[in-house]
Amino acid sequence: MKISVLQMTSGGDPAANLEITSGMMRDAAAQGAKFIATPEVTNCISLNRSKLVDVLQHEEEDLTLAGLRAEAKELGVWLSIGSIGLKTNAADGRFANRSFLISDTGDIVARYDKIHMFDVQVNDAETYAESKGYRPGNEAVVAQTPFATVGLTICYDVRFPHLHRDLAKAGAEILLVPAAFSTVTGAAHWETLLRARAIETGCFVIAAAQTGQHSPKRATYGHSLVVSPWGHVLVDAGTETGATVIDIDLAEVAKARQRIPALTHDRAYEGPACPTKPRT
Ligand SMILES: O=C(O)CNC(=O)[C@H](CS)NC(=O)CCC(=O)C(=O)O
Repeated sequence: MKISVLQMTSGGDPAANLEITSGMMRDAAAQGAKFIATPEVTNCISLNRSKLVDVLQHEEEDLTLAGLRAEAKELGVWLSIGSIGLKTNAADGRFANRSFLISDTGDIVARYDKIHMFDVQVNDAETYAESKGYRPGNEAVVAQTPFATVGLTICYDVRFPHLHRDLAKAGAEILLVPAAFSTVTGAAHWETLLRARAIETGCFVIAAAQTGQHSPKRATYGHSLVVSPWGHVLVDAGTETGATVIDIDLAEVAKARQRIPALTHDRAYEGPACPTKPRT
């Protein structure tokens, strides 16, 4: 089955980002892709909160969601919208960083709100405080497609192996890891984290990424990857924008798990408390 990861440099204007995303979807579909994945915050990357208040919309009115649903239907492809920044009705005014799985008829099959917030000082010059702007979700999500069961995650979630293990145990054969990784942590950790999640779970990992310079102060790592359940990097999109199409064989999931059945080898043990579920 042919799938595609779209790599983009989203800016602060959702309408412009939508046009670029739609064009890449048409390109991917023309190359035969039946499942297309977009990165985290496909609709808008802006460090400026007051700007986000101006441009982000509620899910019901969101132009990116409506436009990409229409595009998926038109092209007859399944679509993972890695995430869209959305307004919510939360009293604290925080946004949602929400991923959507869209069917080839344009219907919303699943939603997932990013659980783990990137509240991290990357180095002296670069600090992120995602939870100031975004309200974390607290529900893990797997969803059914005609070709595979998929587990939804977003970016920083990739550093929490228990979430991926839970998704795989719940039936996921594909883990979606849309991202906007920082350039510093991307170079140090990105590929290793994705390969580890694939190997541990025996899942394909499909990771569409933001890339390049979004604004004077914001850059992302790129390197959208598709990793096989055995841990091979099947494709690395480098740092350019565009659609990368690759054929994957979902039978590899069962083969990898047969060779290394670690997913079914858990043993109970006693000892220091080991949180396996998100803590507040
Ligand atoms: O704020 C936005 O515009 C969109 N959201 C993001 O870019 C998020 C939160 S700042 N980025 C990450 O999670 C990077 C994780 C990462 O780089 C790591 O785990 O090392």
